[in-house]
Amino acid sequence: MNSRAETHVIEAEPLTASAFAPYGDVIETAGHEAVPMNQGWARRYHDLADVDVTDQQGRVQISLAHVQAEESPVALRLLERHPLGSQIFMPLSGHPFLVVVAGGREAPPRDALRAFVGGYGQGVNYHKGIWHHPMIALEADADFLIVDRQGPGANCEEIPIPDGPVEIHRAARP
Ligand SMILES: NC(=O)N[C@@H](O)C(=O)O
Ligand code: NI
Repeated sequence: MNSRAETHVIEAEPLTASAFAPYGDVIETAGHEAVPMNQGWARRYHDLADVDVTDQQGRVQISLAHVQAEESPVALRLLERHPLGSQIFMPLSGHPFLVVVAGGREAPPRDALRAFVGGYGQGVNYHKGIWHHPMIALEADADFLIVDRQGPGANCEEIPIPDGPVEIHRAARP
């Protein structure tokens, strides 16, 4: 009798706006019209993410995080969500990163988890209440800009990985 649940393996998918739409926004220039600014010396890509942080007198907070790199396959540790606000992770380096998410209000079954590999120039905005794994840097330690909520109330719920161990595999790059 195998008393330990088998490891559930998830293949990471490329991060695209359409695939990630049920969980949040992808911050990137692809697919967006640029508008000229600064007398034509720059181009601006407007309004790329829904920053939703004002519930219960919340306000936006800007942070930086240094995240240690992890090797694939990545063993997941926990899930968390922020019921009072959205959360942006925008890499400040060019290295890939891994986001793991699940929809739904209750603790998701582990086969509802999805993993996405973000590339150069991409970031993510988790919508309010979306289950996610803490940010995972791939290939090299990386710095991220974080835009999320500061304010009263409990805004971080954590749960163990449901139903047993989960590993994220990153397909070999083409
Ligand atoms: N706690 C924190 O700032 N980060 C987490 O919420 C995370 O999603 O990595
Ligand atoms: Ni978070």
